[in-house]
Amino acid sequence: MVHAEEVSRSFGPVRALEGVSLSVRPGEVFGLLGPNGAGKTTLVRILTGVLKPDGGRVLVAGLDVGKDPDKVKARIGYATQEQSLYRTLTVWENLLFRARLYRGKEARALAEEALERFGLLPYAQALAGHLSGGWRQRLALAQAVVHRPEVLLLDEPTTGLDPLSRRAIWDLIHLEAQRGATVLVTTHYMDEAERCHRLALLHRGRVLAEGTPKTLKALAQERADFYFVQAPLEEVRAWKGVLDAWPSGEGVRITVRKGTPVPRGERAFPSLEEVFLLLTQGAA
Ligand SMILES: Nc1ncnc2c1ncn2[C@@H]1O[C@H](COP(=O)(O)OP(=O)(O)OP(=O)(O)O)[C@@H](O)[C@H]1O
Repeated sequence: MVHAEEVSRSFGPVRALEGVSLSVRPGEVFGLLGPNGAGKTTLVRILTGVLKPDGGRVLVAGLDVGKDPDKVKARIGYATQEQSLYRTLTVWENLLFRARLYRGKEARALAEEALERFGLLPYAQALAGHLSGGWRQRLALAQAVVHRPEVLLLDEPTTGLDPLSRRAIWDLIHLEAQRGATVLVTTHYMDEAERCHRLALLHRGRVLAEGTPKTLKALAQERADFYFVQAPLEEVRAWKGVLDAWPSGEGVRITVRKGTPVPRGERAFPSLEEVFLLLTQGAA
């Protein structure tokens, strides 16, 4: 389980997090969605214990991170944007090294099992630094979970990957949740957010909204209407009541104030991107 309560953190004048609260249950994949600089990495670093919050409390795997940072480390798996891999060690050595940190005697068996589970057997003797981006990310995930942690914290685990590699990583993330892990994953890809059981939309250090992708879309539909229209973009943008408009295929997708008439508009369901943009409008 992961539980954050009123967490705040500033860096000089920059308020990276302001009173952020959220809870993630075992078996759940929880997405922290936000643009660059929203505070995602700061929250993940606080949850791992490497960064102290200015205020608030975090519980991870039932432990107070502020009080038991070392015990917490053994019970979490952490994969960062920078990748915590040793590029000059082989795939096998990377896994064994990480497993030995937390599970002395069982380390070999766990590393072998992770090699197999993550499809890394053919690359066991390859240097981590020689793997393609997709396989390196797969190894980063494998080494984050090799010691069977209860909690998995993944900071943008698919950045820069092609769609097939991203899908493979997401399948693996869901398998970890199915085995009972509590998973918190940060992303700024809206399509990836759709793959989470629940989401928090983070914007300038605050949680703007939280819920399943479906409930967030329903929330947006209470506040605005969504349409597809065939008209020039610049013209549409000048229409009364239009909050947002962007080109989509042969026409334009628009978000309008609730109840605005849109002649010849086809009603559309909001995408998470539209939900996010709607909710961030007016959020200073
Ligand atoms: N060590 C630091 N020193 C100074 N400012 C920092 C530090 N770490 C983060 N910040 C600032 O805090 C804010 C939140 O940064 P953070 O990295 O948490 O955002 P993010 O949502 O993870 O962004 P990205 O998607 O770009 O990784 C930013 O304005 C950033 O510049």
